[in-house]
Amino acid sequence: MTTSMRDTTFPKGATILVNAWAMSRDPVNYPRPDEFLPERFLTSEYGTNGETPSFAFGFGRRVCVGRYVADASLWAAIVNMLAIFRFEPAPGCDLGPEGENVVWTEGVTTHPKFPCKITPRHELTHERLLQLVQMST
Ligand code: HEM
Repeated sequence: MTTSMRDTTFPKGATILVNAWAMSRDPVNYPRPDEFLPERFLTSEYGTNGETPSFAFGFGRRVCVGRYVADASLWAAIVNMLAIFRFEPAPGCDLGPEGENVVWTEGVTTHPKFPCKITPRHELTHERLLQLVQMST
């Protein structure tokens, strides 16, 4: 008996987990997937190629309704933080030349965990700094 996707039934309340980890490491779409190469999303020094890894927001009927808000908010927050602050490992924290000493949290989503030093990029008064941070949120 052949079974197509259309014939497939799932038990009521079944949970389907998408393997976004594997999708984000598909070497066809992302050559050298384990390397931190943000320039893979750039077309020129100041332009992005417009690609958003949409699989992070789910699929089909259950796709995230907040995806455009989320994407735009994260973009605004991250570019503003990077413009205002310098982020670096705290003194004495050795992440290794390729980041091999980085400890990652475990769970459905993961993030690197290390002591971080955050300093303003420019000489700013406390008031101006707060103003800039408020403008970015
Ligand atoms: C980076 C941020 C976000 C990520 C990664 C994300 C991811 C997702 C994913 C994967 C789903 C599908 C879950 C499933 O398959 O059942 C989902 C659903 C949903 N998301 Fe988001 N989301 C984000 C932000 C937001 C925001 C900001 C809002 C609201 C403003 C939002 C509202 C929703 C709602 C209401 C659903 C349920 C849609 C439905 O089942 O009809 N999400 N999200």
